[in-house]
Amino acid sequence: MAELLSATEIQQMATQIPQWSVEGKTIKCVKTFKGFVEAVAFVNQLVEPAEAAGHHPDLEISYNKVTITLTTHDAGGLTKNDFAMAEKISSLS
Ligand SMILES: C[C@H](O)[C@H](O)[C@H]1CNC2=NC(N)=NC(=O)C2=N1
Repeated sequence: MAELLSATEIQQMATQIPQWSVEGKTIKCVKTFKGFVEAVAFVNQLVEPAEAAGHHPDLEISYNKVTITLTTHDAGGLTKNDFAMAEKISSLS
């Protein structure tokens, strides 16, 4: 299992993913789309990388907005796996 990052490591790594904010033991990003169809299509794009990594975002769709939340449930906080997945997600669409 990946190790929890220190607060300093989290701050450093967060600078690499400007669209994301650190919220407690998670990192979050809200993406806005034209409508619901585009929002769902984006969520579908996350399936393959999440399955490949064995690391799955928590997702909320609200019409044309997708809130993506990453944390490592197994470790009880943020690990490098969350930042790797955030970078991967930011590179999509
Ligand atoms: C056994 C299985 O690989 C684990 O439960 C994985 C699955 N996907 C996961 N995804 C995320 N985001 N955090 C986890 O801790 C996690 N654990």
